Amino acid sequence: MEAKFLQCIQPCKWMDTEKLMRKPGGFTRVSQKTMDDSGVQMMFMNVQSNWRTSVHHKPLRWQISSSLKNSQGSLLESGGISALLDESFVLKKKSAEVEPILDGRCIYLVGMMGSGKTTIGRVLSEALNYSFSDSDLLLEEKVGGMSVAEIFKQHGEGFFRDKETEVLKELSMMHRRVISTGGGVVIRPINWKHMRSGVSVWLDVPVDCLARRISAVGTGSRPLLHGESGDAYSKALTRLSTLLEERGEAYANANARVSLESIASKLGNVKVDNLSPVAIAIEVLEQIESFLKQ
Ligand SMILES: Nc1ncnc2c1ncn2[C@@H]1O[C@H](COP(=O)(O)OP(=O)(O)O)[C@@H](O)[C@H]1O
Ligand SMILES: O=C(O)C1=C[C@@H](OP(=O)(O)O)[C@@H](O)[C@H](O)C1
Repeated sequence: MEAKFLQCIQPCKWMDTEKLMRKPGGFTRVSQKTMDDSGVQMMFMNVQSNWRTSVHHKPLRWQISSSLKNSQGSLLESGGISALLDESFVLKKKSAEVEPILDGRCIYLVGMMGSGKTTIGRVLSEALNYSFSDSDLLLEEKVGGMSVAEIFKQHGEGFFRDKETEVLKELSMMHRRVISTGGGVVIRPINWKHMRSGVSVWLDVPVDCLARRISAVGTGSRPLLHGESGDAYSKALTRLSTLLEERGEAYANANARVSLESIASKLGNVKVDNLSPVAIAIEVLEQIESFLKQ
C-alpha cells in the first residue's frame, strides 16, 4: 500500500496571542494528515516554532512526502517528527490514565518566574481536555486591564498580592482547569488553602536555566526583576537567586514536585534546557498520579 502524507502548520487552539506577545516564544500546532485505503487520519501535536524539537534534538521537518509500507508505525519513521509523535502519544496515554483519578480537580502549577507554568499548563490542559487559566491574566482583567507591571508601579506589591488571593479564591470553586499561578503565590498561607481544593505541582527548574529563559524574552512583564545592573542574564540570575532564597521552602508545600534535573537524568543526561514541554508535562502527570495513589 502506498500513501502520501503531508504536514501542515495550523494555529494551535491553546495559543494565547496576548500572552505570547508579552512573553515571546510562540507555539505552533503541527497536524499530520495521513491518507490510505482506510480513509483519512489526523494526528496533532504542539511544538514551539523555534523549538529544537524534543529531547532527541533531531531537526523538525515541516514537509514530508513519502512512500509508505502498510503499518502505521512506518508513517512515523521520519526522524525528529517520530520522536515528537512518540512523546505526544505517551502524553495522551498518560492523560487518559490520570484524568479519571483526578476526578475533575484543578491542577495548580507553581514555580518561579519562567519555570514554564504557562507553557506546560497549556500542553496539559489540552491533553486532559481541561480549560486553562492564567492567574496573572485573570488578575489583570480584575484591575480593568492594567498589566502586572503597571499594577506594581501604581498600586504596589501589597495590592497585587491581595488581588492575587482573590483570584485564587475564585478559581478554587472551579473544576477541570489547569491553572498557571504567578510565581509569588506560594508566600501567602491563605493561597495554599485555596490551592488545596485541587492538586498543586511545583515546577522545579534550576535558577541558571530560569535566567537564560527570562533573559531571552526580557523582563518587561516581570516587575520584580527590574532594577539590577549588568547584562540581561546576570541581572535575571541575581534577582531570581535572591527571590528563591527569600521564598525558601515555600514551593515545597506543593503536593507534587517536578524536577527538571531529575527528568534530564532519567532521559540519559539530556540538558535541562533541551527538555520539551511535552516531556515535562508527562512527568507532571506521573507525579500527580503517584500523589493521588498514595
Ligand atoms: N521546556 C522549556 N524549554 C525551553 N524554554 C521554555 C520551556 N518552557 C518554557 N519555556 C520558555 O520560557 C519562558 C517562560 O515560560 P513561561 O511558561 O511563560 O513561564 P511562567 O509561566 O512559569 O513564568 C517562555 O519564553 C517559554 O517559551
Ligand atoms: O514571582 C513573582 O512574585 C511574580 C511572578 C509573575 O508571574 P510568572 O511566574 O508567571 O512570571 C507575576 O505574578 C508577578 O510579576 C510576580
